[in-house]
Amino acid sequence: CPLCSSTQPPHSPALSSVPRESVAGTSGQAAHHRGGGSTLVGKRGRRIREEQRRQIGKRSISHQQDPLPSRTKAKAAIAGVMNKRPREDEPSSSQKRQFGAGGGYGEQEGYSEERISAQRVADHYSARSNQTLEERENSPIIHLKKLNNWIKSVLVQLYARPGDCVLDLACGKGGDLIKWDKAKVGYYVGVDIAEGSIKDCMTRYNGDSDQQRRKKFSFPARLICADCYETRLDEYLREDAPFDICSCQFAMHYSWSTEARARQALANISALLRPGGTFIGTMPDANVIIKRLRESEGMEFGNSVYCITFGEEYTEKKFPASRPFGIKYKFHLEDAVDCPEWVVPFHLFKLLAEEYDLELVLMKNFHEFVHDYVQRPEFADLMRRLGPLGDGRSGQSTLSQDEWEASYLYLAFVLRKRGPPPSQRRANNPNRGKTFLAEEDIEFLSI
Ligand SMILES: C[S@@+](CC[C@H](N)C(=O)[O-])C[C@H]1O[C@@H](n2cnc3c(N)ncnc32)[C@H](O)[C@@H]1O
Repeated sequence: CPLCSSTQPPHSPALSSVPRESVAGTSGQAAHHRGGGSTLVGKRGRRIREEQRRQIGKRSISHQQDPLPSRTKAKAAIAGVMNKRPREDEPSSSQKRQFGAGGGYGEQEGYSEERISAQRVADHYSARSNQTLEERENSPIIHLKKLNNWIKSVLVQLYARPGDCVLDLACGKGGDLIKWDKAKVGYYVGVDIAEGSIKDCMTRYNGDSDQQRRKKFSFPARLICADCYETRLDEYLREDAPFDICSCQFAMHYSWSTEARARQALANISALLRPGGTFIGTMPDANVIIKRLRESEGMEFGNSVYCITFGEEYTEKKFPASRPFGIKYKFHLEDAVDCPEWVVPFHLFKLLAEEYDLELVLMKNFHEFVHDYVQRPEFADLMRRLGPLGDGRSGQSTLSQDEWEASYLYLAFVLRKRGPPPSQRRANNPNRGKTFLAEEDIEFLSI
């Protein structure tokens, strides 16, 4: 993942210190926006992709079902705003100006603005090639990437159990495969919208990526290229379900462009998790983002490693509770991200999740998360080995103030699927997944 460094942790002897102060304001100059590279952009790109999918047509299915559940509980609590069917095709003209026409997607007729944005996100991530070890170590946000990895590792260690079936939504390049392996999970299904990333994930799983040179993973796997927030994964993965744990790291916010997408995401997760199963994730902290926006003079804020820009439709910096979806901003993180993202008001995420029988267990901003879990000896030791805070030796580089501020933009959450866990674990199906994946094994789901 561009936000995380997924190398094997080097061993480092001592933990220097955990920054404790919360961020009092932004510092430094806003970073320059890099032009995000993209592959297969526009009509020609779409034709090529569609052709590729036709060739693998046997494995493709098409889904257009209504993601809204029949149940309506908790809807009143969400002040009625989530009762309405979402508007699929009504982007504001200023949104179009900022992210559509300028990005070269405005001419894709017949595609909703949300679909175009999702493709733009996919193209952005697909275009990011795997970095070499040296490139990664030279990244201006290397310590932030390592901190992100530590946070994900803690979540996996806290909630995964040996033998678990894992559903990794928006798995990216498979940056968490090693974490799942260390947790001794029994089966892994990774899904991502970005074809380039899922292929890199396959390479990493097979153990042939040059930076990896490690033993093969002990669990069988299956990889799927699909939009997790549009596709009925519950139907497609019916035979693999139920999963014990679902993970969606640094990606849930890409579902929040419309209510329908947010609901489809949660419907998939809920339907695929077993009762008592766990959903772990990380995503931007809307409270921090909106606070920072209001503190800034213009529509942009950031520091030397990140920059967030809101469009002119939000000049008043007001975000009515009646429109909690589709609040788009442009996120630039040096050497990592350059694409549209969506604000996820966490209290609404929690309420919507409850409609899908997913109950909140934990939510912590990354600063609080680090502060709380680094107190535990096993995680302090992991922090030393992963090295985000340096190794305690003087002269060693460590997380910069700007990286620490950028980490304040995120939160970690844990939800649990309601219901008593089954008394017995389901027997492992030896036919599930493969222990070596060829490109033909990657499954493509069209919408
Ligand atoms: C910041 S990366 C995180 C990757 C991975 N979860 C990790 O932590 O290493 C965000 C990922 O979300 C994926 N993504 C974004 N929108 C998606 C969607 N609608 N369906 C599936 N994957 C999506 C991107 O392709 C990208 O791989």
